[in-house]
Amino acid sequence: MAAPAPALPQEDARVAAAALSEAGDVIELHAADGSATARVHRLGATLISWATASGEAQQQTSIKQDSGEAEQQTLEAGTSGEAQQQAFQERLFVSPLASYQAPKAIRGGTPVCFPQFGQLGPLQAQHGFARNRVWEVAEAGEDSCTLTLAADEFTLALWPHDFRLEMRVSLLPAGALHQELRVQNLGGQPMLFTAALHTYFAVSDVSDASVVGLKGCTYHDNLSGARAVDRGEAVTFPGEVDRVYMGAPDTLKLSDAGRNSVLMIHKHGFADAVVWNPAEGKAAAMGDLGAANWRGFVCVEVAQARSGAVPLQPGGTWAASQTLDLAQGVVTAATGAGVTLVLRRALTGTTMGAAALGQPTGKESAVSAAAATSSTAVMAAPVVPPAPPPPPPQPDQKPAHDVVAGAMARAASQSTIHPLDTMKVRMQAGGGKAAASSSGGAKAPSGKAPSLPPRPVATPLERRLVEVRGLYKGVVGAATGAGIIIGTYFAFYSTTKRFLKERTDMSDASTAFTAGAVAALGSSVVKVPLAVCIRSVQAGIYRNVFHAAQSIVSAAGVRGLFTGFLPTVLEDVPDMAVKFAVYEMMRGVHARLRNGRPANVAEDLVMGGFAGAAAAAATTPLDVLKTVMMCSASSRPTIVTAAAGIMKEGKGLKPFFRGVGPRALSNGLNSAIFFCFFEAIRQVLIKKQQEQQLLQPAAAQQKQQAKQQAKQQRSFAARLKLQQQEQLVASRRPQGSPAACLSLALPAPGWLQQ
Ligand SMILES: O=P(O)(O)OC[C@H]1O[C@@H](O)[C@H](O)[C@@H](O)[C@@H]1O
Repeated sequence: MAAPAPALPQEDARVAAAALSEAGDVIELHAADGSATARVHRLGATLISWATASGEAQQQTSIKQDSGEAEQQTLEAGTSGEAQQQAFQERLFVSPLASYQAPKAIRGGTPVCFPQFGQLGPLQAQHGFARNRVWEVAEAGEDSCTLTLAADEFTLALWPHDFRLEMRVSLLPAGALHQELRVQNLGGQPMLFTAALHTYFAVSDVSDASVVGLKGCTYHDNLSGARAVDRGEAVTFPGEVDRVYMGAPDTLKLSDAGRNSVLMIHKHGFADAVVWNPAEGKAAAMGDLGAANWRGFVCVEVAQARSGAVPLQPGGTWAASQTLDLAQGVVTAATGAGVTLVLRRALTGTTMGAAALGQPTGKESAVSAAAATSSTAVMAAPVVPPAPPPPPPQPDQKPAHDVVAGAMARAASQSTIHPLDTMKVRMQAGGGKAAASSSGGAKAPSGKAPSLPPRPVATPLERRLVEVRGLYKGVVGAATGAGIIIGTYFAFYSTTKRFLKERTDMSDASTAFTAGAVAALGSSVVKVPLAVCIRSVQAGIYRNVFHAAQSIVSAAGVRGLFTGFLPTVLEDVPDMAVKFAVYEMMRGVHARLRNGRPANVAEDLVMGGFAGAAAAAATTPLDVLKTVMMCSASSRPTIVTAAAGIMKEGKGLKPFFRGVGPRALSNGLNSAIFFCFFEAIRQVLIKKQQEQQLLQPAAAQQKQQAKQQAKQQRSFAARLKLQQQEQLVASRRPQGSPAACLSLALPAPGWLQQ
């Protein structure tokens, strides 16, 4: 019994456009283990879709093999079409404006460039003609197909060679994909060609994408015409990029910080790699791309281009291929009596009970097997088996990321909302001053008048300026303090969260709630003394935080700095627990609704703002108590005396909600801005970490390959020279078409000499 075919993703314009094309033009493939789907269009043998099962929904897929029969069960995602659809993520980009009608090539997917790449050949047509021709379907199976293109009148008029091209596309286990291009020379003449698989990879945003593995490699810059050695750790896309890397390593990584994914590109037999994105200007000028779509892709093309054309003897075959593979999850295979269990673990997913992490994976062997098929190439460069994928980048691996991102984000958000915060503190401290007068009220040590008497002001404008400046009073101390406090908070939060994730089966929201509470408790040891000083400065009692600390300690001892510890803890524990639980819960809902797409700035603002405002409103009474206590720290009031003081006002519970408006607004804003900064900074740090992780294996591999490539290039040059001599001899003989004789008798063109 064949594995049930998962539904293909339907969201793309490409599907609608492809459906409009002639019936039978699109071949659909389904991986036997349900891990991927693909579509191949006959126009240019272009792979127009490769969608892989995404982590969380596909966390457990068991493939039961029983006497040759395969039965697939998706345990977590359910079996509804909708769930299946959502579980797949498209990896290729096809422009919504793409045409699917020959002779136009499809703008996207993986068109085949042959018999020349770019202008590296005798043809006028950029990238040759293979991408503009409709190929024949030689074989179409469940998870693989073969398309062919043969010379005909049209091609012979452009290029006087009898050839046969074969493109085989296969879906491998664990979502990997293999594409092999085979070229046969059926004519009596040697032929020279350049070629490429021009893959458009879908990325969340081009600014989040980087190609790793090309450091130290020489490239030809198509924009300037110059050659240079790439010294960068990764190729990024700040603007237009168009480079041909000669003798590129056989494994490259395309990292997408937005999707949190790393795609492995293993090439076999292709010497070069091309990296291209047109940026807005050029994209706008391309009718089938348009100004709006260039951010959604990055082209990484495996190519035989500037390293030298391939010389192919009559009767000879050349083959080269690429294997695309995701390094996003950990795939572990355990083989037992007729049962293969594949456990896929998403980046942030929970640990699967039976997963024996670190064992050889089915995925590796599948990739190696695919690579091995390429070694049948007659004149292909030696095949280097792809390196096993590096361990997946773990965003939670470094709590330091959260600490740094949290501290920076909080400092930024605190400075933004500081004036509102000052207003709130003044409302609460002012009201409480009268009320709490029995316990000292808001005053300086020893009941002295505030040390900063208001300066007399002359004009209304000056008065207004002084007021505004007053609202920013203590902003530097507050921002720094807030940064330190939240940094400490995140040190506790991340460590607790990681501990809970590793040791328990708690849901994300419960984990966030518990970790939030533990972190609030732990960080209050740093937070309370800082808050005592900062709030007193905001209330106008002291000049700055140092002055506050010194005065409070000399008046009430170190314990004075811990005034309000209890209400702080009482307030913060529920506040932080609620805030983080609400935030994580909203992110979970967002991820489900948006099919895993990362939240944009506006969505982060809304989610962060809502979480902050809800938590703030619920905990305002404790905040009122805390402010009253902290602003009379020198007389060391207790929570009871502070509450009694407020009750003495005779207004019932109303004073306990003093400042609820500015507080909800200020905390909501603070939280919104904070989570925005936090997510952005964390993404940058994770991206850096991913690049670091990826570079380690790449560097070692690159060294080993450098030798091989030098050797390969020398042999290419020798073969090319021999080929040119043979062609010269052949051109003197009156055979072949007149065009062929003429072209071979002319001096070798520039592209051939490179
Ligand atoms: O527009 P075309 O012919 O599909 O080419 C797209 C790009 O393809 C890349 O391979 C080339 O390096 C670029 O120079 C070129 O612009």
